[in-house]
Amino acid sequence: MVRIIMHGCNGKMGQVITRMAAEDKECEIVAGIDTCEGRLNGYPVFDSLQDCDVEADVVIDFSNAKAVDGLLENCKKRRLPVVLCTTGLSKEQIQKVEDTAKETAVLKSANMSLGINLLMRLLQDAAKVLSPAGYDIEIVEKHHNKKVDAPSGTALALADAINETQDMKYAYSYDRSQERKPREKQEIGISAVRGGTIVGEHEVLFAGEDEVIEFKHTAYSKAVFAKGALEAAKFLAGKPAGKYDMSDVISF
Ligand SMILES: NC(=O)C1=CN([C@@H]2O[C@H](COP(=O)(O)OP(=O)(O)OC[C@H]3O[C@@H](n4cnc5c(N)ncnc54)[C@H](O)[C@@H]3O)[C@@H](O)[C@H]2O)C=CC1
Ligand SMILES: O=C(O)C1=N[C@H](C(=O)O)C[C@H](O)C1
Repeated sequence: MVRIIMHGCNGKMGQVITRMAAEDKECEIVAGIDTCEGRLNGYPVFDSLQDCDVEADVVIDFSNAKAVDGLLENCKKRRLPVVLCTTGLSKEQIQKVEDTAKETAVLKSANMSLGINLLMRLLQDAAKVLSPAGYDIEIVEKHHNKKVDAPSGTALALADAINETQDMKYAYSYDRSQERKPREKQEIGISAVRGGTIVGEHEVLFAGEDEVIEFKHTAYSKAVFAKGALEAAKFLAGKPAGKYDMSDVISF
């Protein structure tokens, strides 16, 4: 039985994972961490990981970028593996992830769904053909009106996956409103839409002369992310220090 600490347990993702973990015979949430109260979770909830004295095998994190520094410091100190799903991290925080991974196992992924992780591979294949042929690449992502970071971590990860196949030649363009010139060849445009309860949509366009190839992923419920997070936690428990991602968990 894998013992999990749910960091951000009272948030939207924390609550979906709490429900799904209760039905899962291979894992158990033994404690939660959240700064806001008001949920009946069936496990003890602490204000911070530092205050939590419950023994566990792994932490799942869906919280807030501001909470990630303290989380990483504590996981490093306790050699506690962590599945890091929070998006909107700064460059400094991404460096902190690298440092933490020298001391404990860290699996960082902006999107825990099978579909997006498969899409990353498909995009790399497409980019190898379409980028040298001069196709313009644009990404459009849509999310609910409560999301605080833009563009989404997934949109950036999709752009990075493409860019890795092209020696990182693309710069990312988030806003053309101040420009009066045609788009650059070596850029990936990334646009963010926010509204209502959209769970998560990512569309990638390769636009060429007289043809457009479109790839699209739509998440219809947060359960696709929760399922991936629980699989990742089971995978990461007991693993040696190092940096992991969803490609280590999913076998295509
Ligand atoms: N990697 C993935 O597949 C996915 C990532 N996300 C990301 O996960 C994060 C959380 O998403 P939601 O659950 O929708 O947000 P949410 O706002 O509903 O939940 C976040 C929770 O974290 C808590 N929190 C804030 N500061 C904290 C602290 N210092 N310590 C502990 N808990 C703290 C909040 O009180 C809240 O309950 C976001 O960054 C989002 O982009 C969301 C869905 C999928
Ligand atoms: O905030 C969300 O909801 C989501 N965030 C992640 C991201 O920023 O990519 C993943 C998913 O799309 C939902």
